[in-house]
Order: sequence, then C-alpha cells, then structure tokens
Amino acid sequence: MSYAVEIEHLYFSYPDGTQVLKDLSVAISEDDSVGLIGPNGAGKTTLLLHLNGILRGEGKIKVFSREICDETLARVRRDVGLVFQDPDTQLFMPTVFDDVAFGPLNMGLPQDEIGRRVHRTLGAVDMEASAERPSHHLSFGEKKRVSVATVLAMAPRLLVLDEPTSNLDPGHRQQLMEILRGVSMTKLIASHDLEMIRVLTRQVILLSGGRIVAYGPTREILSDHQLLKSNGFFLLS
Ligand SMILES: Nc1ncnc2c1ncn2[C@@H]1O[C@H](COP(=O)(O)OP(=O)(O)OP(=O)(O)O)[C@@H](O)[C@H]1O
Repeated sequence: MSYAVEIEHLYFSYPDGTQVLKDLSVAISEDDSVGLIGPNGAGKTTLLLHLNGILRGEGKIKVFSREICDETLARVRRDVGLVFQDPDTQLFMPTVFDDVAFGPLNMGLPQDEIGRRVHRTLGAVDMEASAERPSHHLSFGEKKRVSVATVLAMAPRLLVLDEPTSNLDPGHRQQLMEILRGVSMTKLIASHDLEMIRVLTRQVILLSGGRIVAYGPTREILSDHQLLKSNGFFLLS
C-alpha cells in the first residue's frame, strides 16, 4: 500500500513547555479521505502543522515516502497544501487575485496557466467577482473561501484543512463540501463539524490529549456514541 503520511513516535512540546503530541504514530493511505476530530486543545492543529514542516517535533514523519527534513522541505510543501484555521494567516497579498496566484507563481507556472488556475479556483469557491478586491476587506467566511482557493490552485497531492467550514453560512458550507467531495487528492480534514466529516471522509482519527484514541471507518467511529461522549462530544440523542 502507498501512504500519503507516515508518522512514527512523534512528540512535540511548544517552547513554553506545553507538551501537546505524545508518542503519536499513524499512517494515512494515498487517496484516502480522513477526518481528524477531538476536543479543543487535543492537538489537531499542532499535528497538521507538522505535515508541511511548519512545526518540527521529535520522531519521524514521511509524506509520500519522503522524510521531512531540511533537504526535502521545499518538495514536501509542494505536495502538501495546508488551509489554515485562521484565513488571515494565509492571505497577505494586495488583492484576492494576487493571493491565489501567489502559490502557482512560486511554482514557476506560465502566466496563462496561473490565470486559468486563479479563475477556476475562485469560481469554485464563488469568489471570482471579488478577484480585484483587497483580501483584508473580505468577511471572515469570504476569506475562508479564498484561502481554500489559494491551496486548490497549487493542486497539492495532499490537501490538509483545519476547520474549513467554521464561520461559513449554510449555503457556502454546502458548496465547500461539494468542492471537497469533487477533488481527488488525499484529504485530511480537522473539524468539529461531524456532519461534514461524515459526508466527506472514509476514515476518522480521534485525537485526545495529544494521543490517538481511535482510528477507523468514519461510520463506525461516528456511531460509537460512548466513545464520542467520553471524548468531549455533546451528542443530541
Ligand atoms: N504557540 C503555542 N504555545 C504554547 N501552547 C500552545 C501554542 N499553540 C497551541 N498551544 C497549546 O497546545 C494545545 C493543543 O492546541 P491545538 O491548537 O493543536 O489544539 P486543537 O485540537 O487544534 O484545538 P481546537 O479544537 O481548539 O482548534 C492546547 O493546549 C494549546 O493551548
């Protein structure tokens, strides 16, 4: 089997000493679609930030069989597209168009291909009409949609999304789910939106206190109400 992600014995503490990831080992198959769930502070964002080397803990992480280290970082970052929880982290150019063009430009793509990718991905997230607006004038939900476009425009092999549906209105949440269902790369999606996880993923990793508590088929994990309740999920019966 080919793996998109292989993590062995990952430990990570922030500089202030907060230990977040504790002996975490996990593998994600290529072309799979995996949800990452867990209570606030479980370590979901911290784990995702390791996948393109923004954070570097102790242990071994391979992405598409390539171990993350200084020499492989540039290649890893081409393979892994990370949509941050906070879109302001992702958007820094003068206009929406420039923000989405930034990645493809850095990949050295020709100008006409960059233009095509920007229009296609902005169209997909329903933001094409805002292409010439400054990103910092957009609402939070609009920024969120543009930040998804910035990553889709680079056509990564692994799409990593941190809370992609937070602050989206129901229509745009549904639209984003359809976009994500339609893209074929490997996906890892951290979210508290269990309905979105149910629709979009085949496997779920449940993280709690920096450890993996369960990893299995989405329908099994999401129907194990005892497991979910004991890990901080409030479920309406
Ligand atoms: N820069 C930092 N310095 C110190 N501690 C941090 C830092 N960033 C996060 N933490 C701590 O690490 C732990 C894990 O945080 P993380 O954001 O990874 O959790 P999460 O599962 O993504 O949570 P949420 O569901 O709230 O987004 C928390 O206790 C958090 O307070």
